[in-house]
Amino acid sequence: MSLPIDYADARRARLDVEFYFAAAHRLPRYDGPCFRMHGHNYRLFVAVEGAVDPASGMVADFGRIQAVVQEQVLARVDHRTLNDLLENPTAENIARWVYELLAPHLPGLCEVRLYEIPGCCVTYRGERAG
Ligand SMILES: Nc1nc2c(c(=O)[nH]1)N=C([C@H](O)[C@H](O)COP(=O)(O)OP(=O)(O)OP(=O)(O)O)CN2
Ligand SMILES: [Zn+2]
Repeated sequence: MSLPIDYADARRARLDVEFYFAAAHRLPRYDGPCFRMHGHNYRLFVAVEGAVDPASGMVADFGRIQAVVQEQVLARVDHRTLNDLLENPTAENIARWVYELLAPHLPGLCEVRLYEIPGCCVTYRGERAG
């Protein structure tokens, strides 16, 4: 027997959409090998949160999120040199830059998570320090 759910009693949910891009960078203020030009296969998660619309059953269309990230971010970074876009392209600074590019186009954007190497990621939520 199926459990009756009143979908008009809307709930919040969070969508996480995964992307990959390859890019080169160097860290101009780093005392170590990352000072030199090198590359990464970056793994990017974009999170959107909001109310589940009772009519569509969705917070947002996954396809719309994919299209916006492709247009606003991947088209700018994939197989590019990140130093042409950012003066100091650390994972932290790239994540913030991605968030700010997406925010005007993705209502409910709440988090950007960027893996630079397997096992090491930065999570950015637009919060101020201090
Ligand atoms: N907090 C941060 N730490 C580091 C960042 C960063 O953006 N934020 N970036 C780097 C470098 O970009 C570096 O390329 C990271 O790689 P590394 O630690 O050297 O790991 P690799 O897998 O590339 O190294 P191997 O030498 O192949 O093991 C460093 N830290
Ligand atoms: Zn690096």
